[in-house]
Amino acid sequence: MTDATHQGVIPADAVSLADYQRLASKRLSAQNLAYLNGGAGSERTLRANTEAWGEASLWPRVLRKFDHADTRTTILNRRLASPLLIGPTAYHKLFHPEGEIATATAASALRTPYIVSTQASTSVEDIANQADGTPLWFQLYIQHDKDFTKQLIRRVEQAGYEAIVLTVDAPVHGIRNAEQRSGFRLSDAVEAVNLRDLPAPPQSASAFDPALLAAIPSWQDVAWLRELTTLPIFIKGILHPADAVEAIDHGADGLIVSNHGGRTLDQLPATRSALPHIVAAVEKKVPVLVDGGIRCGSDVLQALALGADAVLLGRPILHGLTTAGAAGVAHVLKLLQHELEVAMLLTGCRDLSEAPAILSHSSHF
Ligand SMILES: Cc1cc2nc3c(=O)[nH]c(=O)nc-3n(C[C@H](O)[C@H](O)[C@H](O)COP(=O)(O)O)c2cc1C
Ligand SMILES: CC(C)CC(=O)C(=O)O
Repeated sequence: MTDATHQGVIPADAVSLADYQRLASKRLSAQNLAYLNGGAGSERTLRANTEAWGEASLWPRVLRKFDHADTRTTILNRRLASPLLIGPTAYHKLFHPEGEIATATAASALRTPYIVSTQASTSVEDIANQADGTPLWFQLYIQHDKDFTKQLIRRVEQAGYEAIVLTVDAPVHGIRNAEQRSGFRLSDAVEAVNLRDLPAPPQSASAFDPALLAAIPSWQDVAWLRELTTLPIFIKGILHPADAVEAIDHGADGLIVSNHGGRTLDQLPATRSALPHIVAAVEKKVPVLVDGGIRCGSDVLQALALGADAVLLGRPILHGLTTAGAAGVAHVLKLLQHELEVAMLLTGCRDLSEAPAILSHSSHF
């Protein structure tokens, strides 16, 4: 459970995503905060994610005629008013008593697609009931028991989820020193309820027992999943261009460039650095999404300028949830949407197709 009262009131000094991070850190225990904000090792990749977006300059065009900044994007024929998605994060009840229900309420209020984690602390059906027709995608960690995984897919299909996001970058838990130092352990009151009936994994003395290693997902499992469902499949956790090509060859309908928010292996590239290589390798065959360190509207605009079709938000959603429940999540999304529109107006981008120009200037310059 959370460590503070949650009034659902937006604090007057919450005017940016950084404010929500600050406010959330006042409300959580040291353990839950380390789980939320922490990264792998000494957190070089975690820092690089945010810093890399800040390194580029945006080259503005002025005096353009605008009627509005058009933030619409299309992903697999689904028209979205904005390129913002709620990324998958586990255990929302650690951060607010209403957990994923509060997140789904905010998603629904703003019609923002929400990618629900396998490790959600609320059932996929209850989340779908709350989402009220807002696009829900299901993030899948393939489980060691394939029949169980199949039943989970059937449940989300039945509940109306529109896509599967297969996370492939965390076959083992990263070594998160901040989390270890804090002594984080999952509270007994918070559970991955959608995995409740999962049979116990093979017993082993070591995490690297061959039986466990054999259960780690591979390209064969991607092929298995492709056969299992007709829902679109996004592969999350692609950093290498060769894997991007292989994913498309295996039937992926979309890719998510991600280093898991710097939570797996320290020294992975910042996603801002990986994104252009993936975009080049994909040759517009499938949509490319990106996450990691996106904290303001100009970060979003820059990701779109580099060829992403949309971005996912991880920690900022949980900062909003911790601070003010559904209202906090909705406010985080609104702030970012407003910042994106201001960044577009101030760089002369009338719609997102004009974004690439902000990263280059003419040879006459
Ligand atoms: C507390 C927390 C839990 C997460 N849980 C999941 C998860 O269950 N599945 C998953 O694919 N990614 C998970 N992630 C990774 C996010 O989906 C995302 O890749 C990352 O947080 C993006 O970076 P950002 O937090 O800088 O926006 C988690 C991240 C955090 C911070
Ligand atoms: C329960 C974890 C596997 C969720 C996760 O992906 C994370 O904490 O980064």
